[in-house]
Amino acid sequence: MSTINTPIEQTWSQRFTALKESFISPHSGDPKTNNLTRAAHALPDNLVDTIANIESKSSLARIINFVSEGIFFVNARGQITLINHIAARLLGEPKEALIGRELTSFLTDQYVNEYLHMFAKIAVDSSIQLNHGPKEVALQQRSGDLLPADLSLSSLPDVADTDEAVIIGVLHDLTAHQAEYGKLRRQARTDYLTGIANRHGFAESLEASWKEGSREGYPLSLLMIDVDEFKVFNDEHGHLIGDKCLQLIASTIELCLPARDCVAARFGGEEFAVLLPRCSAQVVQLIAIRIKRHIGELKFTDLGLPATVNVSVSIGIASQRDGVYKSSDELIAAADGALYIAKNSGRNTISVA
Ligand SMILES: Nc1nc2c(ncn2[C@@H]2O[C@H](COP(=O)(O)OP(=O)(O)OP(=O)(O)O)[C@@H](O)[C@H]2O)c(=O)[nH]1
Repeated sequence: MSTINTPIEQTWSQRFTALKESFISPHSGDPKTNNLTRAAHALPDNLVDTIANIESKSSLARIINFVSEGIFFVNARGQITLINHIAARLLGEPKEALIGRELTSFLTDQYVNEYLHMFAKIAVDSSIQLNHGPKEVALQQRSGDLLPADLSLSSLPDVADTDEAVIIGVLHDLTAHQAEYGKLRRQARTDYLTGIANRHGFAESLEASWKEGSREGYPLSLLMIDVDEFKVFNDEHGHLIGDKCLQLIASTIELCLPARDCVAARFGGEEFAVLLPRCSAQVVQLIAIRIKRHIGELKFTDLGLPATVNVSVSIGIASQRDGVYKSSDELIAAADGALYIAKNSGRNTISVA
């Protein structure tokens, strides 16, 4: 053996000696172990560090494979030095293929610069203590799939026998979380009874259309639709049949919409709202006439009611043109005012603001 000089080399040497001792155990009759023993004796001195490094890495690799999150190590250049099978699965390639690869090559463009900058700083100054994230990122897999994940990176300053920074990374798959979030978001925008947008969903769509319409200068119209004498309908046929009636009215309104960017919503109780972007005032009136007619023609015989039972609606229309309304709230108020006039004109009628 050559002379051991530095504390780091002593550490490697001690580990290697312990490794050798375990190979030379007199109790071992295992031919595989004896082969290892012979191999250990035959190793040249300059491989001591390499072997110790491999040995310590392989125990670490075993440990991180027990962890149920994606775990990996990167050096100061952001290259992967060790990775568990969960992180490898999230990056979409076998573990072996990932060693030496740059973490940033798995990030989508919007995140690359931030992480490149971070690694560049650490490469210059290894005393920097990194404690970054968890941050939501999109992982770009080789298959082209994008995977949402939380990524955390933290420096491990004193645990490794090296001057170079060692950074541990944790990846947490957000796919299920995002699917659940999307479902909750849809639920929050949807009316439970009718399945069309609720008031919250309508407000979001109206705000988006208002901004876009103001920017691009296209017309934007609103219909406020209220079922006439619905209290009487409920009183005569019961609340459950009333619910079914509201469902039929909602689907009838939806069927009358001319384009995908039109939105029908239940504004509250027996009141509905319709958002009609890019439609001329003439088209909007034709749509209102069609909605009123189709609702008036609804039959409830499937619900056990006589064919003579029907419902009617009153409709108020307001359209944004030449900047006459200063906000979407003013547009709603105008459509509401027109609806009020329609009601006061005897119901089953349409009024334009
Ligand atoms: N079945 C059912 N009824 C509802 C629901 N929401 C509101 N209503 C009923 O809708 C009725 C609304 O009554 P009013 O506000 O007096 O209006 P209206 O009877 O339709 O009379 P006008 O609007 O003046 O024509 C009430 O009886 C409410 O109970 C619902 O989700 N299901």
